[in-house]
Amino acid sequence: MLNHAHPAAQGSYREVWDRSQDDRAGFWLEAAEAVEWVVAPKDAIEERSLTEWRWFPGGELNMSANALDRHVDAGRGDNAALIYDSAMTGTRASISYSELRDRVARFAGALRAQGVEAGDRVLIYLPMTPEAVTAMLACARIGAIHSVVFGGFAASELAVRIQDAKPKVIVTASGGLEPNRAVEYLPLVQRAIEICGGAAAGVQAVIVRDRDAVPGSAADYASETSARWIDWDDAEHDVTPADPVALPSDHPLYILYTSGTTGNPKGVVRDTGGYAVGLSWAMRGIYDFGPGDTIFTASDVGWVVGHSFIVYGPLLAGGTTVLYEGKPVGTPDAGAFWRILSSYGAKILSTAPTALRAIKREDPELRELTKYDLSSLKAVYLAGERMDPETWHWINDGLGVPVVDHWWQTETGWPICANPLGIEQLQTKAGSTTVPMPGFEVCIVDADGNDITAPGVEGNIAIRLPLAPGALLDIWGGHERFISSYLAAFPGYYASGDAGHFDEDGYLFVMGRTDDVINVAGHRLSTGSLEEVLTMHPAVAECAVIGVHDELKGQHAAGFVALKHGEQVHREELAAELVSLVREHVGPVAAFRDVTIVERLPKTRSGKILRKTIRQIVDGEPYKIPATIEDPSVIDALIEALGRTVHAPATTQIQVAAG
Ligand SMILES: CCC(=O)SCCNC(=O)CCNC(=O)[C@H](O)C(C)(C)COP(=O)(O)OP(=O)(O)OC[C@H]1O[C@@H](n2cnc3c(N)ncnc32)[C@H](O)[C@@H]1OP(=O)(O)O
Repeated sequence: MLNHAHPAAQGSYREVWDRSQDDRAGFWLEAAEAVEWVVAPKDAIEERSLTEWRWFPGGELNMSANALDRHVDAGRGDNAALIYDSAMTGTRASISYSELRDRVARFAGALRAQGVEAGDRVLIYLPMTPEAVTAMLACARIGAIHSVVFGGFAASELAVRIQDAKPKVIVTASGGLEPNRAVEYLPLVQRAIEICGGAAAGVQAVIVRDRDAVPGSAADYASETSARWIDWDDAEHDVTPADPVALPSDHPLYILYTSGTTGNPKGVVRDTGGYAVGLSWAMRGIYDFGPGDTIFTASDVGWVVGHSFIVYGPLLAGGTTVLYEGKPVGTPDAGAFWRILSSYGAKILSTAPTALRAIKREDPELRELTKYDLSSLKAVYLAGERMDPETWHWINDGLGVPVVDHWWQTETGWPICANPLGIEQLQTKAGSTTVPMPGFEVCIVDADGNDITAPGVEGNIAIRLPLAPGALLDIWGGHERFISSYLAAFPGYYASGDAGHFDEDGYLFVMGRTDDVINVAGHRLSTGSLEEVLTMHPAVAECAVIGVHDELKGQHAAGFVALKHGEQVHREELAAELVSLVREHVGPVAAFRDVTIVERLPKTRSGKILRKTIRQIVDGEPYKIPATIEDPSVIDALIEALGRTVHAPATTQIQVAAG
């Protein structure tokens, strides 16, 4: 018997799926009943063209009211909305729905006092503290569009996002805490504003939460003229708490940047109504989650997993969400996740495979697990990267609860394929993300966009348009970019960028990317951006960055550099300088370490670098040298050079002048 009835999640998976296909509008209008509307929508979807659609036209709602006020009004104000657990500072706090609503209303008032209005952008650059959730929901309350930036990015990545989103206000903190070091955010914010041209960046105010554990405060930047730097408490002083405003269903709730193959990251635009409905359905249909339940999503609010399953999803559903500042291992040990699950009686753990591999490496026998009572845990959900079957078996056997590997993307906002435990538990197959969820008609298409879906047939994974409610509607600042990035390759479909196949039971197996995007520890990175950084080094003539297999992180980036004619370098020094450049321009999260100096890069006669061949060689896979290769001897030289690859230590010490 399932805990949480939902209008559009009744019956078997097959029945629910068929209903969503046979009567799409009826299905989603019924699902929309789980959301509180100021003006209820009469229609489910308005299809303006093949590339443009809007969910719930005419509907009006407020996300913060749905996530907070609704539950307070229903008498659940004393229930815990947010549990904050910091392994870094030892802080543990439980914040009720009433308290969180009051904090959000107050901070929304503070944003208003700084001139923020509906439609204005607010950039949030905060560590994993309750202020991040407060700031996101405060924006939603007044219709400001938030853009959360992950703390592991460098100032230049922050600058790119400021340039694109043009925020009126930045909300930040003195810094974040990583094992053995404090990451000071304020110099990064100041540098990012400078890169954007100071006052020309258009940032009017920087609101700073002063954390005792990290040096720096707004007062240190009092002489800055490009923006007002204000302490969080001062910003809230004497403000009028803001009530939620009614917003059209397609009002952008947030922009979230994600790496593409080339150029700047793409700002995925999420709507309000479609997302509220899609996520509410997912919380019930996939996670079987509702009031009284607790979820621990071990991710970061800077990623879509954090947006959907730390913040919006659990709160829309009226449950309790755990915000954890710490790592799976080392803070202090490999029992950190089990401690949290047991302390707060969590029903669900949601995390990335890398986190489990880190625990497995430290504690393969799961000895730490025996110290905790995990009787409330009902399921584990994995996303962010491919789950290797060995780790899946290890955790599945170790925990004795269903471990659901589900597939989705920043763009889709919620799972495309999953085992929908809230409807029925389907048989699990290691290596598969199970079956498509309502709204996502997944197909396999060939290079020309022909539907070749059939058991065992490998190809590009595409989703028939329109996408489910809550999936992206646009790229910030450019509908053309939305079309060229996602819709042009296979007309009538969204190109996921992943490749894979279905089996005879309709289970999807996602096998890897079809482009130059790599996934390092669940972080999506563009090899093109890393190459841009390596070529900034004055000694580097050209380079290739590829994603190679990594036992822990799934993949890591390996750099192959050819030097300018006559350059004499010390291999270790060059590697250290390149690592330093990547940390400075992309951030530590790129985890870039491996540098191989080559005489020349293997290329086709038309000049295309043979990245796939390089990757196969590095990963020890069988490879075939393409007939179009310019000079086959380059391959032998590359193999020889691999014996001299430098695995540089992470360092921030060495400064290199960019050439
Ligand atoms: C389904 C849709 C999606 O795909 S959304 C994206 C889902 N992805 C995720 O949730 C990410 C999952 N990964 C993780 O949470 C982490 O990688 C885990 C597994 C916890 C491991 O963390 P960690 O040990 O720090 O390794 P890492 O590779 O992430 O970090 C590399 C270097 O970056 C640093 N870093 C990390 N986070 C921050 C941060 N917030 N602020 C500043 N720095 C950060 C780390 O300290 C590490 O630095 P260093 O190289 O050791 O000096």
